[in-house]
Amino acid sequence: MFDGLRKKFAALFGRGGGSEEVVKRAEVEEKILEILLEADVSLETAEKIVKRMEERVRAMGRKVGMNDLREALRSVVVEMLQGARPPVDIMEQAKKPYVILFLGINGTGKTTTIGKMAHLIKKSGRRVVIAAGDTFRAGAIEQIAILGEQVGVSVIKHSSGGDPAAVAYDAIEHAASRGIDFVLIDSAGRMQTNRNLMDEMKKIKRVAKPDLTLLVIDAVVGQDAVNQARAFAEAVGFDGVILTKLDTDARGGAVITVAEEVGKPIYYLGVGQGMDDLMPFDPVWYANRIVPSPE
Ligand SMILES: Nc1nc2c(ncn2[C@@H]2O[C@H](COP(=O)(O)OP(=O)(O)OP(=O)(O)O)[C@@H](O)[C@H]2O)c(=O)[nH]1
Repeated sequence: MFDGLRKKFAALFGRGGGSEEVVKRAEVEEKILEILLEADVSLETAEKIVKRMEERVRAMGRKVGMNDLREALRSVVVEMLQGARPPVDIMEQAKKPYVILFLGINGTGKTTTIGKMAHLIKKSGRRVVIAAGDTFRAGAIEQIAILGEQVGVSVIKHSSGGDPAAVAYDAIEHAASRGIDFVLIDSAGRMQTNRNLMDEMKKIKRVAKPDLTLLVIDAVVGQDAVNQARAFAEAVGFDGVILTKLDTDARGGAVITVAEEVGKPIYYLGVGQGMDDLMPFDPVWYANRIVPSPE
């Protein structure tokens, strides 16, 4: 995971011996900038990282070695990502049912992520129901029904082509009447440019009045994540992001780009196709992963 960044930073900062040597700071910073850009971090964000690093090492008031630079980079990345920490712990919500709507363009992993979330909620000892709100794509209802079965969670569904807002409404009623803690609403993947589908989304939101709306973004798209987020923010609005497919994101910069440029919290990271492959967003874990300590 994040191999692009991880390997290059590991090579730059060396392995053990010699890393305390005084180095030409500007050269290392130039190289860091280059590595970040290759990982698909935007120029603006990459420059910001390097500038903050520079401020940090200057404040040390002495000549710096590779270890200092590595620690400065790591702490700047953590600091930058702290701003994207979720303000609420989804698992600790007292409101019943707590309704979460999932949005995103086609194939980002919404349906799979809902299966993973349902699994996580169930493992935490709380009850959850899924609304099969993707009535648009052939096979989507069946896909979510299979995932529901796999994780042992009920799925409320209508027939294909039905009104997704009605499915969401039924699922919320179902949960309310049975004291179920969470409702997870799937939705049809839509290109951010498709006005009709975006309008339909607004209707689901109006009817379901979700407590949290999460945009599911595929990390592999890199900087296009920012465009997708902007379009969804304008058309429908959302509260936070789930970044998926980090296990296949060779470049590794999407986490930084989304944290810095989307301006919404990142709730979870999808790290595989299995139902356990969802992890809470953790800036320290990510920074340690991309800027490894010498072996
Ligand atoms: N490697 C990997 N694959 C993932 C991850 N999340 C989802 N996928 C895969 O991505 C593909 C698309 O996932 P879906 O859940 O069907 O995507 P969707 O957003 O519901 O798709 P639409 O209904 O077309 O909008 C599937 O093959 C998933 O197994 C992840 O974190 N890692």
